[in-house]
Amino acid sequence: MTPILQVEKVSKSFGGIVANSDISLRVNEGEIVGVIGPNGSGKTTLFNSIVGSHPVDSGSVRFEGAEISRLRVPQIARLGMLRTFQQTRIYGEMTCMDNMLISVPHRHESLFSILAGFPRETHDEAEELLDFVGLYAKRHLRAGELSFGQQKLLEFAMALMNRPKMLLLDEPTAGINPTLINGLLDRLNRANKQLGITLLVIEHNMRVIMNLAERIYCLAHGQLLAEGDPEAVRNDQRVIDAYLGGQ
Ligand SMILES: Nc1ncnc2c1ncn2[C@@H]1O[C@H](COP(=O)(O)OP(=O)(O)OP(=O)(O)O)[C@@H](O)[C@H]1O
Repeated sequence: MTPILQVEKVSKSFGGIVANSDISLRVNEGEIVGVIGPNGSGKTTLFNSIVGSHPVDSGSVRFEGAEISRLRVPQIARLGMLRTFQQTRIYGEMTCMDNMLISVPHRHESLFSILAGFPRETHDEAEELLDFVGLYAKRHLRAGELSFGQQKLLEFAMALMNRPKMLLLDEPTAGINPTLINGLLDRLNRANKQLGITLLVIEHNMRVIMNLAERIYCLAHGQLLAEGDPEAVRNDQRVIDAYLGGQ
């Protein structure tokens, strides 16, 4: 198994708050790995450290073997790793298609190429990916008119426009109704199996993460508490205690 992401002893504090302390994890190419933990356990901070939203205090982050802990978000995105957010980041006044087209800035860097408009292949790719997430029929609607769950699917499709090798998804199913959750899970699995995208997923919905992930890391109080397959993590007494203690 070839590692695509290796996090070693990463720490990050905000003032006196230790959000991450000596966290190590590894994701292999083609895997779907989950990150769970009670509120405030440091999951989002870890994602931000991995994708370059803020510098880490110490430790190493390697993507495809290369050290990336000193790179920032756009550089890491160009290498093929990006994240989505708990709250969707779409432009509600723009159509779904336009949201898709503007989500690949690094592929159209020159002013000339922007003025010349987006190439036909980018339009085609946007339509294909909207079809992939089941939003093709809504491609000319304003994104703000979509339901929250559909907006999450749009955001997922927008991330796919960057042709990532790896995606970090922060609570992809939060706020989505159960019917759409199944649709989203199906898309995540297909992105993994058909498009070959490695996934690291923060998720509070235990049913979802236990079904989706091959391996799960559990954080508590900024530290790595447990790691293993879903069955092992679900039955780990430390994990059970962390959740009960956090309620
Ligand atoms: N920018 C920041 N400034 C100050 N403190 C922060 C900042 N970001 C996170 N924290 C603190 O770091 C700790 C970990 O927060 P983080 O958001 O990473 O946890 P989480 O596991 O993602 O939580 P949740 O499940 O509620 O989203 C918390 O105590 C939080 O208040």
